[in-house]
Amino acid sequence: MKPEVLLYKSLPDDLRARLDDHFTVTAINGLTPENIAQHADALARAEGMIGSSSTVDKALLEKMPKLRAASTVSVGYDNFDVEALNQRGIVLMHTPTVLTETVADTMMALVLSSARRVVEVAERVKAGEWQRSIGPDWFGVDVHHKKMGILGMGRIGLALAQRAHHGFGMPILYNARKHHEEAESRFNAQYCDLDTLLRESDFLCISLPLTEQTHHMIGREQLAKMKPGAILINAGRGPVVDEQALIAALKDKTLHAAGLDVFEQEPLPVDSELLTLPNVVALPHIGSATHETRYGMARDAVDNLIAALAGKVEKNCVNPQVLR
Ligand SMILES: NC(=O)C1=CN([C@@H]2O[C@H](COP(=O)(O)OP(=O)(O)OC[C@H]3O[C@@H](n4cnc5c(N)ncnc54)[C@H](OP(=O)(O)O)[C@@H]3O)[C@@H](O)[C@H]2O)C=CC1
Ligand SMILES: O=CC(=O)O
Repeated sequence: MKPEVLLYKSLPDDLRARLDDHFTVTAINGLTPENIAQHADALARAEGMIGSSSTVDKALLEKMPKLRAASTVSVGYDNFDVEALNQRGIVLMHTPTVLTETVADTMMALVLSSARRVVEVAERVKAGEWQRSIGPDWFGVDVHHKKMGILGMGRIGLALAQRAHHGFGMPILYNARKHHEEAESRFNAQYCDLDTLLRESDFLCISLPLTEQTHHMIGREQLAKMKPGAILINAGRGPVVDEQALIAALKDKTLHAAGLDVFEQEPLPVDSELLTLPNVVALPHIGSATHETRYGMARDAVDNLIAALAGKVEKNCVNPQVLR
């Protein structure tokens, strides 16, 4: 008998067929309070689950007594209660690496569009405001050769450093929990403490995961320490930055601009004050959202679940200690 699996995200047809070859699949439209109740039997039978974004907490796990493996179509896993998974010996799989370069491209797009005001001036052209040669009120600020500060020098931070160093001649500063020899040798990146990073960076680029330690790591006090004229880019997770403090810093021009792919609440509420600020570029969490990369993530997530339920995990495991 094939193991039962709960699928709560749509997959490309070929990947869905691959999943069906290995498992008896119950597909549901996201994990919401309504369909959790509606599909209680499928949850109770599931040995595996695959999807993204939804919260997987203790309460949900209690409804899934047979669960052995969870596979998320993302690298971030802050929506999972990993401790609860560990206690039950449930393997958590994710999709690092396949999306790294695409997310770094998105971060560079945010750097360029917020510095050069790409979205704002393009909208002015569409509104018919380009009536004569433009003046300084349309100008942006340079990106090349400015100092890039990277907060979180992991896979994505490293790929961003490569673009900034080789493509734009930017000196790189960074902060992480440990030194990263590869960033230092390949991109001449300089490790520094958070205060130095804040004080010296022209662009503060955040590629941190959301954890208890990183929640609101950038708040009012940290924003006040930033270099005058600096631009903040966040593509890690929204709650790493205190959004109310960010709005205040953008309004009083402590910060020159912000480029944001992630928010404290997603989707960003339409009445968010961020959307009223001309110096904000707001994207709908598109870090990895290209056809190629989203396909690769879904493929890896399917393969991860197949490996996990077969007891053949070799990579992409968040909590390998439960395998021992
Ligand atoms: N916007 C989007 O669409 C996407 C967003 N993301 C987000 O980006 C995050 C990073 O991804 P990725 O680069 O692959 O992950 P990695 O695990 O490779 O890198 C994370 C980095 O954050 C650092 N870090 C973690 N905690 C702290 C802390 N308390 N203080 C300082 N540094 C810390 C790590 O430090 P150290 O190296 O010292 O351990 C590491 O350098 C994901 O977790 C996800 O939240 C990812 C993909 C797409
Ligand atoms: O935010 C996206 C991810 O893969 O994590």
